[in-house]
Amino acid sequence: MFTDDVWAHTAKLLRAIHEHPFNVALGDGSLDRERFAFYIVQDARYLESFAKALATAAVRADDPEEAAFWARSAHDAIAAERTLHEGYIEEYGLTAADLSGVRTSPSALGYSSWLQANALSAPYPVLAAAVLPCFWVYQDVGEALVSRSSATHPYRAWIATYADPAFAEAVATARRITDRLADAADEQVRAAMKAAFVQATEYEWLFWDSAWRLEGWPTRQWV
Ligand SMILES: Cc1ncc(C[n+]2csc(CCO)c2C)c(N)n1
Repeated sequence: MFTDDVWAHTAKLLRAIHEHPFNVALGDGSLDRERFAFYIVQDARYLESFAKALATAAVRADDPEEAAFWARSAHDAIAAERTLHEGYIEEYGLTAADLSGVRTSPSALGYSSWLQANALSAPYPVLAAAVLPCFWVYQDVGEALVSRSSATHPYRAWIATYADPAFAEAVATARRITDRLADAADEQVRAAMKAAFVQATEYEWLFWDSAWRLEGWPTRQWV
């Protein structure tokens, strides 16, 4: 199956994601609030773009079941964004003025823009492959983190959202859709699907890494 193959192909990268200092610190609860808050703000921005990419997939799907799945996922991404805003952002005491003062990081902007470009101009099967790591990598990381985190863990509520059984079901559906599309695709489209899956997984690593580095814009000093 296509998704088994690309998952195996990204095994080293996935290990690097699991072992990234951000995720290690998130797992043992030692992650500092500044990095977690930075991550949450960037993720809230990312989720807005991701929801639009999913909504576009719903428009472009040639099968009504698939359209319904993407539309539901777009809704869920917006709901996740709201939860972040109402929950963690409030908990961290961030005001609307604080939030508007945080610039979207180069990596978060890169990932979001790349997804939107795929949504608008890549073949539909390539779009499915581009959004799959977002579902799958998170569920994989979430499951590993939950098994390591205690009930009193400071970030447990966040981790739990990604280890939810309903979320595992969404991963299975996204994989089924991508496999069906890969089966029907020609060699060229399949190669583009694989490249998109790998690129998105690289962006997933970069997203955590940029939060760890509190990545800003070095050019800010001149504007
Ligand atoms: C950078 C980044 N990548 C993936 C997710 C996970 N995620 C967000 S919405 C959604 C699907 C619909 O609920 C998934 C899997 C995230 N939060 N941030």
